[in-house]
Amino acid sequence: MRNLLDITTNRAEAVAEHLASLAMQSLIDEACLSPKPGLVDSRGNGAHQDLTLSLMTRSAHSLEPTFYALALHAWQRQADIALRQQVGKLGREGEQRMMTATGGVNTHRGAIWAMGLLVSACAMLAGSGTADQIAAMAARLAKLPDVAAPRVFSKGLRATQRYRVPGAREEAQQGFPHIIRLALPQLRLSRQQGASEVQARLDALMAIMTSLSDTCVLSRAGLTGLQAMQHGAQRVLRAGGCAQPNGYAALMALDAHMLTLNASPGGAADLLAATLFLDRLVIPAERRR
Ligand SMILES: CC(C)(COP(=O)(O)OP(=O)(O)OC[C@H]1O[C@@H](n2cnc3c(N)ncnc32)[C@H](O[C@H]2O[C@H](COP(=O)(O)OP(=O)(O)OP(=O)(O)O)[C@@H](O)[C@H]2O)[C@@H]1O)[C@@H](O)C(=O)NCCC(=O)NCCS
Ligand SMILES: Nc1ncnc2[nH]cnc12
Repeated sequence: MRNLLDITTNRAEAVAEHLASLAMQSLIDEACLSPKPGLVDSRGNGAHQDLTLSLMTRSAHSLEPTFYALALHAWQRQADIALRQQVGKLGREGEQRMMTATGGVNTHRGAIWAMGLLVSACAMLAGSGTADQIAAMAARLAKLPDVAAPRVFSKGLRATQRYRVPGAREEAQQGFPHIIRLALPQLRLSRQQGASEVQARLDALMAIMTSLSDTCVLSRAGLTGLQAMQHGAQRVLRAGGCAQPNGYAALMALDAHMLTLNASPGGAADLLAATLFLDRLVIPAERRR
């Protein structure tokens, strides 16, 4: 007869496998979703010179073991400094895996951060919990200090200081407001209003882009680029979203504008992938079209 420890271990492993697979698939779905303004999608490389869809897909596959390890280590743990350090270490190892898989190209640094925290939070809650509870748990983890983290003056840090805006760190510490308050509600509203799954996902991306201070856009195109992104996305949603002819025309106009500015909302793309992950956790496949 199997003992309780075996049963618990098996359950932790099964849930970790499930979470890692969902996280990887969500990264792939985000990368393939088209047409996305300025971003890599199934049409091409967007504003990027060094990124391709096959590189994004390879990167997503390389990260599945990282998400699995994060879920297993975080299983039914409390948010404390020891777990924060472990998650930080596994996240940095994930960044190394990504770099090895892509030959040194940064494809998913922000996604490892957001998705890694959400996968960990979900495992801390033993694979249950609503999207709000998972995001709140991820925020608790993100607020804890990681003393082992190397001091890096990253592009993101430079942009947040220069423009005095929140970046990826703050988005997580605040409980992912762009996912919980904007993207998930928009995804569900667009589905309810009859949009196709692709159109609903594009609308969710627009909802994020209406207000995110995306440090990728700021680094590449400054405040002009950020305003173009936010106002363009607002125009798409104001026109009724991507399912409406005027909304779709506004999306294509935004794509053209982002390309002329060399702007790419990589942070918004990461948050869309995390939105799809949370959506999948709480909505079974048969209820999605
Ligand atoms: C906390 C960290 C995320 C580090 O953050 P920081 O801001 O200091 O560092 P960056 O290296 O700039 O990474 C931030 C990435 O987060 C995405 N992002 C941007 N804005 C936001 C936002 N407002 N909210 C949420 N997420 C945001 C974005 O990632 C995507 O863009 C990347 C590609 O763009 P870019 O950096 O410009 O690419 P480059 O190739 O360098 O330049 P170009 O040539 O293209 O111009 C791509 O990775 C997308 O994913 C930002 O880049 C975190 O990384 C950290 O501290 N990690 C340590 C490990 C840890 O503790 N992990 C725990 C969880 S596993
Ligand atoms: N589709 C995409 N294109 C460019 N950068 C990204 N970062 C995350 N997803 C991305």
